[in-house]
Amino acid sequence: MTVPESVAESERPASLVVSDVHKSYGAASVLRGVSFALTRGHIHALAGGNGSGKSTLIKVLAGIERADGGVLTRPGRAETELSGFTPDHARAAGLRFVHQDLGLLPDMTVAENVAFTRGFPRGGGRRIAWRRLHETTRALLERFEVDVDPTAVVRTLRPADRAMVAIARALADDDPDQVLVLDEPTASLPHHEVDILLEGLSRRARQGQTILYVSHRLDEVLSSADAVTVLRDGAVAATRGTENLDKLHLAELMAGRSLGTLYGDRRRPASAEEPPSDPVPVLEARGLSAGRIGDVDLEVRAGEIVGLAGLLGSGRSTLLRAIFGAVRPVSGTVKLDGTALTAPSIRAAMRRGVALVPEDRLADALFPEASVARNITVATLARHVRWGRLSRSRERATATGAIEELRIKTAGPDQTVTRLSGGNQQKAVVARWLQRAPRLLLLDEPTQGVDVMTRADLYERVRAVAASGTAVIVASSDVEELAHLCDRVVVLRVGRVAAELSGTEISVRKIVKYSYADQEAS
Ligand SMILES: Nc1ncnc2c1ncn2[C@@H]1O[C@H](COP(=O)(O)OP(=O)(O)OP(=O)(O)O)[C@@H](O)[C@H]1O
Repeated sequence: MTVPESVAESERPASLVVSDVHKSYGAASVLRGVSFALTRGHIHALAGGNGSGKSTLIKVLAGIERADGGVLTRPGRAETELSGFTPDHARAAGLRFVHQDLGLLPDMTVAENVAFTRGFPRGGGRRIAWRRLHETTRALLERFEVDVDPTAVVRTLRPADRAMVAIARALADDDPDQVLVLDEPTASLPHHEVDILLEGLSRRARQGQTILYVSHRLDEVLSSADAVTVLRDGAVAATRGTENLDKLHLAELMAGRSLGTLYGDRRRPASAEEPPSDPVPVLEARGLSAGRIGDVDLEVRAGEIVGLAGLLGSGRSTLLRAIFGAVRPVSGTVKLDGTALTAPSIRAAMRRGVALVPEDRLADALFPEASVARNITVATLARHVRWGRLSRSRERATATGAIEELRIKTAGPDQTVTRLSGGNQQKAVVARWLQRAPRLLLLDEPTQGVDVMTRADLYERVRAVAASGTAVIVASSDVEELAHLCDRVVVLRVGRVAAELSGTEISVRKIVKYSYADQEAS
């Protein structure tokens, strides 16, 4: 086996070599001669901007998408042409995949989840041998140092443990030389859970496990991976060891240009010191209780960007949904521009100029059959009507502007939106509401899955919308994002306001501290 010199990042033996992968969809060339090598016992990250080809490459390696060309080589095994690669070939090559959704059945026990892929042990009369199943599952979990009871229901586990159960299950068979492929395993994990999972992965790697790991989180790539391959426009832009790489440099490799800073200009300079002077807040919530939130007071004025911070389960999304009328409050009032919403409902909120970009945008907000342009303009169609008819050229012009502003990677405004990569679909939905500049804009995790280079563009647009008089609330698990974007940050803990920081008080350290502990206790 020959390892191309440019792709070998270590003196250690290669565990897997991928050479010259090509893939096109019609005229669009999505993978253009991608080659890289994984080193045994190393964590190797795959990074790249939205639409750079990461998911397509992973799908090719899983045998789900057929490549047009390319070869996969593993020591001691037959070389395989990727153009004929199937899921069975991937399995025979020792590749084991854990996707972002983990593929676990949440209402089943850990042992049952393991048995669903490995088979249920049978005793006399073909009855399931539960005790044996629990014993083998316990042994498997111990081997992976996962401190979880086999009879625990998956839904009750902490997120990092759920991910480790999925990983243990993926690696449960006896193939001694597996390569674990993880597709954004930390995307939906809160901060502290990410650390636990990454520590688990590092432990596995020290024991000799080879890991390929796709991530948008550059901090994680730098802290846990040994090497990173950066894809740009379907080609390898660089493969580097991580020891001498910093976040900005990595982002610049992804962007292929100098970025200067990762977050754009910090908050609007004057706003931190001078709160907007409008006497009546756009939003005034008093004593709001709904679902997991209790007795929340929140005011947001025109032009303000207020962040909602807090751990998973702290009530951030519930609060946004309660303001939007999607969750009925059990008590409290919501006033918009000084007038109470008497019968809260989504319709009533929308009529008063409230817009919500939900967390699960792709399920809740995308029009999958429609074009990129229509997905961007659907909330502002009236603006594109001329002489009583929808002007397609106007619609296309608006969409083209948004595509350029947010660097949405698409063949053009007429492309079907589902042909875009996940991150670019998200940008299209966010662009829709930024076009509209509503009275009150509620953004739930606006940059999840969006690459680090486009974030600065998105922040700039949010700032511009706020500057035009919109009140903005941003719920985010990315505390750096909140610290850079917001005029004020409200930290929720177990459904209640634990702290409120404004202007120069806002810092990553404080947001994290108050997310965990009482303001008084600190
Ligand atoms: N079925 C398809 N038809 C046409 N183009 C497609 C299709 N599927 C993907 N593409 C294109 O392939 C390119 C790579 O997409 P891919 O999903 O691999 O990117 P990615 O790096 O995973 O992006 P993200 O970070 O946004 O998830 C994109 O430009 C996308 O538009």
